[in-house]
Amino acid sequence: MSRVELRIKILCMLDIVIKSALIPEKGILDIAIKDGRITSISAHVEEEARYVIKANGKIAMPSFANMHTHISMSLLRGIGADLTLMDWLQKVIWVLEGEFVSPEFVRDGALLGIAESIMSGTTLLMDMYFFEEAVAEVALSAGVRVGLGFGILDFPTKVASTPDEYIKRAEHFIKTFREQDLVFPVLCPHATYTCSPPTLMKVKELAEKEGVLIHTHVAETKAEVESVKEKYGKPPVKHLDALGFLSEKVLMAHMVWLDEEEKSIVKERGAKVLHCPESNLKLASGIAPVWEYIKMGIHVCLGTDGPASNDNLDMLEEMSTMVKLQKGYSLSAKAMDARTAIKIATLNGFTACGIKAGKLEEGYQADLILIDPDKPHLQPLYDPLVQIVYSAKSSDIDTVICKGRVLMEKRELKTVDMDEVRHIARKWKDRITNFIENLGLKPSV
Ligand SMILES: CSC[C@H]1O[C@@H](n2cnc3c(O)ncnc32)[C@H](O)[C@@H]1O
Ligand SMILES: [Zn+2]
Repeated sequence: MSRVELRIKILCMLDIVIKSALIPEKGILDIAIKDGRITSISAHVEEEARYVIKANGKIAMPSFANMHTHISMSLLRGIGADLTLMDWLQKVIWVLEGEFVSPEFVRDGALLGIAESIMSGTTLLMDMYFFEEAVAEVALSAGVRVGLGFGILDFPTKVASTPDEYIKRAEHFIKTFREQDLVFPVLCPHATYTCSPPTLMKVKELAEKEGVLIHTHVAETKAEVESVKEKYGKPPVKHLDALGFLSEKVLMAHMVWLDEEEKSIVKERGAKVLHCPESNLKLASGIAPVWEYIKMGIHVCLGTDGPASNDNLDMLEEMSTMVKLQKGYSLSAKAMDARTAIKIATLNGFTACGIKAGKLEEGYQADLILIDPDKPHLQPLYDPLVQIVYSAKSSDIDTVICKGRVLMEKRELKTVDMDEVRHIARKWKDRITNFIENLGLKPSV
């Protein structure tokens, strides 16, 4: 073979072939991956590949899209338990953020949170926080997709003093990260109770000018709804709609307390719901009626919320909680089946971000995981999709691939140094423990 022929052969080679994966409802098949995409799924891929993964009957499915989080809050995990949202934010979290949030905190928290996310099968995170350049840096080196937005508030923090200053930072962030491969900027006004109408409208204008998504918190607690009604004469969704804020580009986290008219408004405007059941339970906020939303045709995605209100980033667990809550809440065993739950946790998130991933089909992005079914709690394996939702644990996830890059194989992280992650967790535990002891907020160890 001449050198030219050899070069052509190498150029034409597949990047990865996954051999003998169990694809639910399709059977045992090979998956071919090139240039970040699935190029074929067939009984036997003949072409040569640079890298071969022998799946040996492991279950292949799309990776998860965690559509609402504050990833760097992993460093605050376990602090401030047993409080409702406003007490948790005002008495604990905002005090700690005021003391500790910095580019170093955000970067370190992102590394810890992204390690946990990869190990639990997530390849897309929609994040809202401060100093998001630091999250972008970690995400790019770890190889995960992130939608990132600087939180915008009306009150001053270490990051900015006025809403205009926050918006300027957010605009600069959009301009810096627009062309990045795995990172896409979004705009994040925190909520209707922390952003005035003029702030919200400036965000909306900027989002339209820059063509980016808006990601915000809406109708999380009954108390929030009452306070917004008192201030603006309308509950949060009606208030946003009256401002002309809502569109299909708006992603709204929580959406627990909506009246009937508000549900129809969300459907009409095409705004999307980011459901965070475990955080809503832990903060005693309530249960969002997402099965009803889905039946109305509202686009529902799933998120964990920050790891300090959940207290993990485990999307398998979140999915299982979501399904059981909807059945229990509606007193109907037919409410939300396992297949719909998986679609909400995977495809719906990617679609909301305009990413063609979330399905194992030719032409889709190669964002996928392999689950090891050779565990007592997954045997006998009759219906993989049902058993993924009701029986699987994130420690069963063996392999994670994002955009055709292997991020974990045989549970070994390929892009994140776990020793560094452990060191980071210890370093921040020491720093934060001193501070919370003085505040009388010591977690019960
Ligand atoms: C402005 S950056 C994000 C801001 O949101 C805070 N936060 C974390 N979890 C929640 C939640 O469930 N509802 C409202 N706000 C939340 C976080 O601590 C940051 O300050
Ligand atoms: Zn949140």
